[in-house]
Amino acid sequence: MSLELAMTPLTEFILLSVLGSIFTILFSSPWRPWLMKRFSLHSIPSFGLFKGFTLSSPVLSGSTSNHHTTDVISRQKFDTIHNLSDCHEVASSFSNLVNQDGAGSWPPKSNHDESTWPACLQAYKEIYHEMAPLLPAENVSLDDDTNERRIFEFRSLFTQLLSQKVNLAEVERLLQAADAGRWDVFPRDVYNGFYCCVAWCRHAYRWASIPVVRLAQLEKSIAFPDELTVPWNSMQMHFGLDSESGNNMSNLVLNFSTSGDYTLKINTGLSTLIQSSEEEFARIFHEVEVIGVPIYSSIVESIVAHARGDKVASLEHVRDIKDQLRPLLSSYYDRVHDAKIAKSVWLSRVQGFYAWGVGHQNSTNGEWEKFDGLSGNQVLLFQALDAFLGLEAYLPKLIQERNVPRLQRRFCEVVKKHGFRDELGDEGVDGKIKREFEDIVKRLRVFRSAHRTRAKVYLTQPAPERLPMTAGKSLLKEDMDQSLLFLDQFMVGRLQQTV
Ligand code: HEM
Repeated sequence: MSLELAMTPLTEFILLSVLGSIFTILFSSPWRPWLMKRFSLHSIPSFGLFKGFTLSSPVLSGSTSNHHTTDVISRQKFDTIHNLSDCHEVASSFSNLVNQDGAGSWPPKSNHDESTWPACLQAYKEIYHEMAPLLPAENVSLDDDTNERRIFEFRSLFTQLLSQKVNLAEVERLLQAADAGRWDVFPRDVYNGFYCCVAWCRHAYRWASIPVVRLAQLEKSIAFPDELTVPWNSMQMHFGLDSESGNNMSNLVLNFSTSGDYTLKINTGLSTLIQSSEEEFARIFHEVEVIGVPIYSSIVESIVAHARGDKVASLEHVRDIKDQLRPLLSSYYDRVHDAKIAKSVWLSRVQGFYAWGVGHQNSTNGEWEKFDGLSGNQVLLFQALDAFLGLEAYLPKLIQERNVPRLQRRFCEVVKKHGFRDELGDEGVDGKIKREFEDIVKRLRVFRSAHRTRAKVYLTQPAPERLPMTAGKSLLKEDMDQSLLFLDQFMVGRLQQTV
């Protein structure tokens, strides 16, 4: 019989009391800092004793619905960083990111409960509910005329609903209030939820049919209804971005409610296999940011400790980053395989929605600007780690400015500026820190080579309805073999730079 079953209420009460006393004594002893650190990194075996209590351990797999468990650890980390804000710009930069874009939390709080939204924004959510079931096609057609009709009908209905239901003047007033810092009338968590909702609407309008079809891929530009352009431009300006397309933040990270639920969907009404593949994929991007909090915090703390000349503390923090990298990368390793994200559905049913591939003529220089969609290369965690290791950014500046929010870019710049890896000697504590850095590099290299192999498997699945395309690099070469060679250059190149 398991320990959990054998536990009577009385023994449970006694054990909890004894454990509670031990914890209280230990936590009020000089061991407190050590304990806080240990228990924030490893889950405590509960034997069913802590049902209903909050443990401060990161979510390692499964759903982030038990994300409340991370709140305690995150709160402690945010407080630590916030307290360091006055003494180091790397701390103030992370604090700003959390307080502003994150609405006081990380991953950012995203309020998807439209009943709490200002009335004029609720119309967008209503439209989402009407349009979402019409987006996926159970049986995709290879016939251009059929697809053209389908796309036309979807966009016409979308446009009609937007003009009937949205009071754009009111929406604009609200956005202006936010620009003026009136977060009391437009709370930041609602702003984030709304940003995600508009991003979903734009991607749905752009493709009008999932699976994405050849005809839509060949479009060069699209005239979006004002109701989807005006708020988008305003919010993009707020986040310091200038792409027509959504990004990793708007479409993936913010697509999880404050209770960890995956919210706006691509494949409403289709099979469980399709829907769960879609959700598992999206969940990685949210979870990486959940588990990333202790890593960001250790990056900041190690830099601050180094600046103070406290090498031993710096070593501890760099070691923590290495240790935390394993559960974080598990979020990827445990999901990016056929059992969780079905190869047979990902390319056609999931990836296409996140692509973009249309643009406009730049009014200043007259050149044609085409925007790409989402890619894992926009994930903050990898950019921050690269910066900490002293590697050049993977994404060129122009692409960052399109897809990586300003405060995230700023954090990475400051991490790079104060990174100290190249100042380390070979001996003593310096040598130990150096070896921890090397271990971080090794783990990243393993991730990058695994990613190269796994990405290829997913990208080579048959999708006769479309041309070769990735979400992050838009239309590729004529055939898949050439396209893969092209993509492989990025992946191999990054692997070689990861030293
Ligand atoms: C099956 C799903 C995926 C496929 C097919 C895929 C494919 C690719 C491709 C082709 C590239 C290189 C081109 C580019 O920069 O866009 C890339 C880059 C990248 N991807 Fe993915 N990706 C997938 C999922 C993910 C996930 C879940 C993550 C992490 C959360 C991720 C993280 C990255 C990163 C960080 C880069 C930049 C290069 C690097 O740092 O090594 N990808 N991906």
